[in-house]
Amino acid sequence: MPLATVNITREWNRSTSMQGQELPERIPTRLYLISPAEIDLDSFETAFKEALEGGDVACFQLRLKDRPRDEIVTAAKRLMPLAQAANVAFLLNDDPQLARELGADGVHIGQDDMPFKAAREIVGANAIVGVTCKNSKHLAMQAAENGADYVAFGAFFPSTTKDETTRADVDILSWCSGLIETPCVAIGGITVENAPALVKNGADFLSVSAGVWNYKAGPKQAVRDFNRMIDKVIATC
Ligand SMILES: Cc1ncc(COP(=O)(O)OP(=O)(O)O)c(N)n1
Ligand SMILES: Cc1ncsc1CCOP(=O)(O)O
Ligand SMILES: [Mg+2]
Repeated sequence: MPLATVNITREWNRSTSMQGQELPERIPTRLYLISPAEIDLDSFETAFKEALEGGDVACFQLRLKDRPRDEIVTAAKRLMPLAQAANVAFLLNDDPQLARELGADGVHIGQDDMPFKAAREIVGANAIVGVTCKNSKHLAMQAAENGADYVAFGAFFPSTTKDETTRADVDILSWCSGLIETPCVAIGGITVENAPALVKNGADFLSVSAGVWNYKAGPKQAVRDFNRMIDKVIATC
């Protein structure tokens, strides 16, 4: 099955100021949803459909942790068509080989997973490969030089989804967006309420799990409210 190609890129629109200097216009931050670590597939499918109806979503990552392979495969076969029909990139967490076998759009790998070059070899040049960089500029530079499609920083806030996290500061987002072309993803405890600082500091993507699936008004309203917040913040940048 061909890997659907959904670009995760940061292309700066250039507009020329009166003085003839180039002023980059900020491309709006986009949502990158992550599944809960464990799901009831029928009820999560409903929530996933609602989230997709709520507005713009760039990417979804299936992140079933320590679950049997057949459960991951069944979930992917149910959710991937929904994502790709909505032009949402479908990524698998941790497992490049399974991502390729499923025809996913890409894979996310952390520092304790398969090394980047081996993952890229498996999924190929057209797939999305994202890399966990925690709060490390070194890891981000290394991943960017290796050709990662995005670098992920976090956790920026306490997470109810992942226990062991390394806290990151928003400064790393402004450092990254000012220095390297590789898109940067912010992750960890992100909500509509605490996300403005991440958008202001240059996050290209907000990677969110509980902030959408546990949102008081439901996942559809969560996606709507995240996008309204992004539009409001970007308008002031
Ligand atoms: C977008 C994104 N960023 C970071 C992670 C964390 O990956 P990792 O460090 O490998 O930890 P696990 O998610 O595997 O527990 C991620 N999955 N996605
Ligand atoms: C996978 C991952 N990596 C750092 S925090 C996190 C969990 C993100 O979920 P939430 O948005 O619910 O904190
Ligand atoms: Mg991992």
